[in-house]
Amino acid sequence: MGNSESIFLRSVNQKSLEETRQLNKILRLIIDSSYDAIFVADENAVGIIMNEAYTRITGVTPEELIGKNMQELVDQGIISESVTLKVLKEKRLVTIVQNVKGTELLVTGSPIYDENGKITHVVSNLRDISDLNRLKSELYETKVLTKKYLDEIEDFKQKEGARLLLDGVIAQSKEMMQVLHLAKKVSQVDSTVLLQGESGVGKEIFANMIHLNSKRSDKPYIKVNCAAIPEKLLESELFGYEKGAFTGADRQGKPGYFEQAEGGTLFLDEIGEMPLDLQVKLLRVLQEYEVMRIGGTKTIKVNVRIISASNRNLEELVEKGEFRKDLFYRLNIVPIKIPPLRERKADIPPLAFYFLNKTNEKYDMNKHFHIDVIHRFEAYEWPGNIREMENLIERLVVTSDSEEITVNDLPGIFNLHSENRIKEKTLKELIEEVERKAIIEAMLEHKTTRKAAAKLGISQSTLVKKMQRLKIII
Ligand SMILES: Nc1ncnc2c1ncn2[C@@H]1O[C@H](COP(=O)(O)OP(=O)(O)OP(=O)(O)O)[C@@H](O)[C@H]1O
Repeated sequence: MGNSESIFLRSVNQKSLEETRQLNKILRLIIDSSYDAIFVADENAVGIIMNEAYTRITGVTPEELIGKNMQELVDQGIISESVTLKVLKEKRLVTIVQNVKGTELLVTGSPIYDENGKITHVVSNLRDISDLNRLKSELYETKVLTKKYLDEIEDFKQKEGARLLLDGVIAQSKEMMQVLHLAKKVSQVDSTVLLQGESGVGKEIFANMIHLNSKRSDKPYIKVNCAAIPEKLLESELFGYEKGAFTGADRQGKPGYFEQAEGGTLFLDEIGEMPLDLQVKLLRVLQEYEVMRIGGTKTIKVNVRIISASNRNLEELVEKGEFRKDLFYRLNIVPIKIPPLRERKADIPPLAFYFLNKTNEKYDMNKHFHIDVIHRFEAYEWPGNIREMENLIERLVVTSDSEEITVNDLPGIFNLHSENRIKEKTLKELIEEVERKAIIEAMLEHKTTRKAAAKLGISQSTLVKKMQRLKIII
């Protein structure tokens, strides 16, 4: 009987031991699976438990912490101050911002009491706030820029007529702020302006802005696309003709664009396409501000402000002899270069959301982007610039099957691995492009700068600096 009783007792003890072991294991798993760092010290401020997240976030190993008194760690400079010591001293829950090996952490220490009200342990919960701080400073920077941008745009919209045309001009990057600023300045004077930039960057929008904000805004604004009008016709369209000047001519004769724009602005788009012999005639007009209609005998004085634009590099055309140097200098009194979209990445998200809203409204839809789509947009080169983005977004909104537009809806060229025009780039551009792609991929996969930096084999601060330089916001 006694024997069977002791067997019974032993089995009960073994069972509770097994249960305790299981419970311990589960507790350990719970602590280790926490995304935030957890650290437990005893009543003497000696470290007894820490989880994996603690090492991941701070780089401090169990050897450095377990069995060590927190005062020792403060003295060694491993931690800036100890929440455990504060909790033990103040006998209450304490939250501090702690610096552990250079990482800023938000730490909350909670006391655990025994039945006599004595503290037996302090449990600390640590959260990495360097990302939060980076986001905060980026948000601040963006807010400042947005305010500046809004002010500039508001200034531009002062005139009633401008309001309609300029609603929906998106500019958030520093690069575009500078262009806006320059455009605003030149709109106040009559100087001849040459807008240069790749196709679809917004040259026409800037020409509109300059006219609408000038003293000439209530006078005619004539736009001429030099590439779209046949060579022969271009001359008569620009300078006009007298009656009977050529067969097919209007019987009454016709004033040209220069005369029609009297008092206002003439916008000569795609000026690089103008034939050389017409360039000579244009130069003559610009020297004297006098035109002579085709078939005419007398000159007519004109008061016109000239804005021209080209998506071809006019300096190169001059070197190749395809564009007259003297005309180039005449037109290039105030040069405004509009950077391509890939050089002002900060404009990509606001432009994308602007076009999304615009298309949703147009088709009475309610599509939205998965955030990765925006990241892919930021990594893409946009050879067709804003026009390409506008067209793509309209296509995506109209053709995507579900409410959410995802990376799977994007054309293959948006694949982060696609090679883009290697031959056309400098080594610096190529390196930056590879860096950008690697960083975006690492950030998309690992979510935090700490993990992404580890994956990329660089320090977190180097990664953050690179992200700032490359204007990557994830
Ligand atoms: N900052 C902007 N905000 C919103 N839309 C823009 C912006 N810049 C350009 N767009 C839009 O992108 C398209 C192309 O712009 P625009 O025609 O001004 O470019 P461009 O440089 O004159 O092109 P091209 O050289 O081919 O004539 C237009 O539909 C325009 O409304």
